[in-house]
Amino acid sequence: MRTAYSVETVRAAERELMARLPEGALMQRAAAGLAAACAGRLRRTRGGVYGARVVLLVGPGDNGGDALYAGARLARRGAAVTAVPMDPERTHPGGSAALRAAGGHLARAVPQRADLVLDGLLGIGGRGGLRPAAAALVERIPPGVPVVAVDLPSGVDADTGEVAGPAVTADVTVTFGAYKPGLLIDPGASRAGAVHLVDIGLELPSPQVEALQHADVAGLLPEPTATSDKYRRGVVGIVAGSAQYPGAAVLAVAGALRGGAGAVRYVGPAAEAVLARYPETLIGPGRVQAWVVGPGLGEGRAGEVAELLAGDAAVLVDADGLRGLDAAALRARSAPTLLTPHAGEAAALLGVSRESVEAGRLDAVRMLTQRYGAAVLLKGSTTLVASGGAAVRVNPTGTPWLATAGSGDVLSGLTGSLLAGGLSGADAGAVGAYLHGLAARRVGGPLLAQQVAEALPDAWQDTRHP
Ligand SMILES: NC(=O)C1=CN([C@@H]2O[C@H](COP(=O)(O)OP(=O)(O)OC[C@H]3O[C@@H](n4cnc5c(N)ncnc54)[C@H](OP(=O)(O)O)[C@@H]3O)[C@@H](O)[C@H]2O)[C@@H](O)CC1
Ligand SMILES: [K+]
Repeated sequence: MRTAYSVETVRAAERELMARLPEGALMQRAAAGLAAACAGRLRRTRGGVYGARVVLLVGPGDNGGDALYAGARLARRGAAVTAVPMDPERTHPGGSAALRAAGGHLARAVPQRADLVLDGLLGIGGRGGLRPAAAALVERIPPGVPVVAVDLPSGVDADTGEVAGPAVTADVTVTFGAYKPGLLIDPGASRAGAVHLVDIGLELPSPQVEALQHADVAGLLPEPTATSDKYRRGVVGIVAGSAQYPGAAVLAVAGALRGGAGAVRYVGPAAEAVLARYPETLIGPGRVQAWVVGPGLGEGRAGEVAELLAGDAAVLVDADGLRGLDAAALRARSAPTLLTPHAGEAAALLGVSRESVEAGRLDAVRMLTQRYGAAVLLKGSTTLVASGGAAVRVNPTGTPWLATAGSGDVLSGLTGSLLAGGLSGADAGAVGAYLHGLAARRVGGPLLAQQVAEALPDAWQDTRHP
């Protein structure tokens, strides 16, 4: 499990540790880890540190201090290091002195010839969009030169991943003590590049955000045993498709058949299309452990959604099923409920604009789970899963190719199948998104939703081999 902590949590752990250590010790740990990561990068790109031209963008706080001390370490190994302060009057004094003593120097303009740029403008102390002095330096980063962000890319909100205005786009982010949520959630995540964690000895309580990894998923997947028959493995019911959208039913069934349930039942007007493709499907009403309702339903079917929500099986509500949901009816349920909106559907459920959901995905998913009293999977460039007050799960396996017609239908079928297998709403959502992303990565390039469904069994097996 990869875990991420809010700024408040990191600051508290930092205070507690600092009280037990000599002054400056934590910054030295951070700088040592940062310099080692930069040296590793320079070794790979140009064979070594000696003679490398390294530019430091230095902000007024400790983030700048980290960059300066790391720069001093690189200068002692023969790099030509130039630091460009954002505000020459407010630059970490100890760090500047260390850099000068190691042979580095300070400049006012960003040199355009460089082998590596360190972004030490702002770390966890950054607030709101970059001020003009910081934005001007970011604009002057020479194109094509690798950028290492110190703790997090400047301009990215550490707690939420929000980006207001200009921000650094890094190749590598060297982060200290703990991952920050903004490094795992878009738009911040796509600014961070490869994230490298330096352990500085912080002791941390439970996380605010977490990301499953192969072993976690393998541990949650329902596996049949010698004694399980198809009914014990769970039956998932799919209420999807319409005369206008029969394909959604076929794709939801395609996902459901690969989610480990013992049987898939289909209820709706697209039975012929479903059977033609998947003769193993049961047709018509009957007992299930979990329902998936919504993909391709079209208009005027809210009654079917309400009826399933009034029952005692687990329910996953997706797409058209999400229209006009009754929060009170959802809150009254005792069986697991999972909502799987994309940003537009989430915006409608919250009564806000789509843009505000896209910009603040973490807040949006937390508000949805609170308002509707259900687990919520918010689809998008980084899919998030929230349930009650538990840590929000970020899916690490997505690919931009998944933004394709029908891919959400496969996801809802797959995830419903996991619900039928006995997973909680949050676990089914996180595991479903993980396998779906992994399957899409296996397919690669421009993909069809159908191919994602077909790659699911291999993705399932992949999680057993970390
Ligand atoms: N936590 C740990 O365990 C450890 C943390 N360490 C390091 O400390 C870093 C945190 O340092 P920090 O607290 O000094 O804050 P930092 O990020 O340098 O920025 C604050 C400065 O930026 C300014 N400023 C704010 N917003 C701005 C904006 N939008 N645009 C422009 N300016 C803006 C703000 O100005 P002010 O608001 O005061 O006018 C203030 O001067 C952390 O990320 C990590 O690198 C490690 O050394 C050791 C272990
Ligand atoms: K930074």
